[in-house]
Amino acid sequence: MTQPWVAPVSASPVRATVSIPGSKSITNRALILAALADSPSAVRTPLRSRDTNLMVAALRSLGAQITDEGEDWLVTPAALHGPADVDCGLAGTVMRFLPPAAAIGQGEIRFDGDEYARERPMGTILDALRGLGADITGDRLPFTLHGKGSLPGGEVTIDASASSQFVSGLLLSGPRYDKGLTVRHDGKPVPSMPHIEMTVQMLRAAGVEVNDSEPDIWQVRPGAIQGREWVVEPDLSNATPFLAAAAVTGGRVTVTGWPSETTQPGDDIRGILEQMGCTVELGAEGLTVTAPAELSGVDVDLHDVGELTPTIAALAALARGQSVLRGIAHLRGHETDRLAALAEDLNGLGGDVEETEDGLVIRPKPLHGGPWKAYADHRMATAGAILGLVVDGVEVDDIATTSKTLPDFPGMWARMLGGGQ
Ligand SMILES: O=C(O)C1=C[C@@H](OP(=O)(O)O)[C@@H](O)[C@H](O)C1
Ligand SMILES: C=C(OP(=O)(O)O)C(=O)O
Repeated sequence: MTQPWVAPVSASPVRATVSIPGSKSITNRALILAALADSPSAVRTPLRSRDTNLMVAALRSLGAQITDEGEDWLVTPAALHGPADVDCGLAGTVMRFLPPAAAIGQGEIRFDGDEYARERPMGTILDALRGLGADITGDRLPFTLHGKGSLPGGEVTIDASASSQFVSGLLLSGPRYDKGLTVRHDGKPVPSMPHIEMTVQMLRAAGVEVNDSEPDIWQVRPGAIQGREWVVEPDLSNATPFLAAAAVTGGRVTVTGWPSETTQPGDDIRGILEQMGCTVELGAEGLTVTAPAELSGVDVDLHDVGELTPTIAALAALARGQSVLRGIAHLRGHETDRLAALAEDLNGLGGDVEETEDGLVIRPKPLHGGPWKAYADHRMATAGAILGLVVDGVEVDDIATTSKTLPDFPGMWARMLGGGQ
């Protein structure tokens, strides 16, 4: 067992300017679209991390040519084929986006992933693919796809209330199905809707005709996906622990390159930090967050932006007054059961956190140091780092798990504490 990472305490208010690597969600969408396109593509300023490296490795093993050009990736599409073994790691975007693409491939393609990945919900998308003509053995990881070189496609009704990635995954490959694709959602509201908008916007940017005019119905016409240049925005969800560092230490942090318009749900952190009392300014240098004298608790529905929950829970535990985080029952199927993990870890440090049916109630209490379990979840690990800025002796058991989406998080955190980039 490796030594825990003792989160550094900030002796003074954090004042720093930070640059954040590219968006995981945009990078992995761009890679899928590029591999299915009618001509080569460039993916500029991509995220290079475990989740995106797994996507690159998987697409290469299926026949796509992906080469490095400096930090960028150049993708030359090819007819996808097996036999191949795909390692999904713990990446939702790999396990839900790749099978729909591999379904137009030829041959046997086996999928597996980390131990906990085998528990993440997959049945919905595998059943949908079967309904569209695919031959798949298994209902969760590991499973095997027996590719026939094409997929009839057509209409499918799914319950996407457990993850928006079921819809995004199908839509990204839908134009390459013989009849195109119509996805209807039937069930409780779909979470993380901005991520579906991201999918639709990127499909349209690649020349695909998408009809999303009716709620819960998405249609993509069959046809070519155009090769193009993708320029990846900084990952705004990954930016949130750094902005939180300003908020909890009475400091001021600027994240460079914050887009003025985006489909990334991480952009919602601006409004949430304002509700907690921060001053938030979006300008030419980026997004700057200045802390208030004291953070206020919040009552927020995070259904659309569930990814932000661990950061907001850490902020809420250090605020004045109770916070209620709602609309996030689906977080039980994320990298770990995030509601249980946050409640357990925060209560272990002396907090008062109650798990509800669809979220958390957090009542701030003085916290003390102690173990902080990451449960292989990058955002649990960064939540521990936020708390550790002001609580002495928070020991994150597995800081290396941040490499899922943020290579060298400990180095970035240390540089932030030193004020630099
Ligand atoms: O499509 C995407 O890139 C993502 C969609 C969301 O998944 P859920 O809808 O399962 O929450 C989000 O939480 C995840 O980090 C990335
Ligand atoms: C839910 C997340 O990841 P994944 O893409 O693995 O679903 C996340 O990054 O918060």
